[in-house]
Amino acid sequence: MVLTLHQQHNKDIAIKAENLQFYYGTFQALKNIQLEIEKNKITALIGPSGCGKSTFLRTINRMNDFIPESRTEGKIYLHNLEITNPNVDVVDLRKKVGMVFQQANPFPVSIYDNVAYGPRIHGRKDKAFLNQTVESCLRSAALWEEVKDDLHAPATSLSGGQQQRLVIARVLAIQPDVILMDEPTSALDPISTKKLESLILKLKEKFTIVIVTHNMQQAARISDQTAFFLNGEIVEYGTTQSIFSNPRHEKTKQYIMGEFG
Ligand SMILES: Nc1ncnc2c1ncn2[C@@H]1O[C@H](COP(=O)(O)OP(=O)(O)OP(=O)(O)O)[C@@H](O)[C@H]1O
Repeated sequence: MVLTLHQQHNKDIAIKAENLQFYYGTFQALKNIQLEIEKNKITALIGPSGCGKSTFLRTINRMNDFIPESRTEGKIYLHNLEITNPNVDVVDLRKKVGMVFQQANPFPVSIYDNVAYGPRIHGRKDKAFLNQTVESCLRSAALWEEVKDDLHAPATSLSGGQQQRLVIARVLAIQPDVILMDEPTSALDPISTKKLESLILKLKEKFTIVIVTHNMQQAARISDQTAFFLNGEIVEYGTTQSIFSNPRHEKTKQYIMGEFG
């Protein structure tokens, strides 16, 4: 039985997947996903390579729409909005659901222009507003102190860990509700990873975070809920504490013990 947070009516649910299926052509990558993700929590998606974690993440901001011959069935809700509905404005959706990838992908412009990019394309041009947004987002991304004297330096001159925090600042500037993170620390050294983890923990005060990770210690350290994916299905979902200390399924236990993956 899949444990969802369904029964806990007192919880504030940010994202809800209902009988979600996803196909790449004839290949079914997601099978009957039922999941409720709580607001202002960190939810970790774990599971072996190819089990559908990234595919699921990309259904939340409709990034899979770009994949030819792919098909989604079932529903996902962001709060009360059914985002799988074809009439949903995806540009608007992607303002509410920001995404951070494995490889930091700053634009090849300055630090300042990276963060100001989102507000500018949404029509904000006034300098005072942009200055204030750039500073507050860089502060929230724990990067301000390191870059405040050189905001016009190219973003690509930053270290990998700084670039990842810059990308987070860029996401924050569009004022999302949800931040999706696909293995955001897998290209980082241990010190940068630690900094990013502290940042993610702080961000949950304001945002709902869904993170794909292959690092079991990381999932255990930072997440509140964990979903274990296998072959396109969720085998087990619950509090991170229960998944790691008392998994109910043999497969979950074997996976977190490193017996396959
Ligand atoms: N664009 C695509 N076209 C066809 N099949 C795809 C495509 N992207 C992913 N798949 C397949 O869908 C399945 C799920 O892939 P997905 O990337 O979601 O897994 P994952 O759990 O995130 O893996 P990893 O941990 O290696 O990133 C895999 O079998 C993969 O080969």
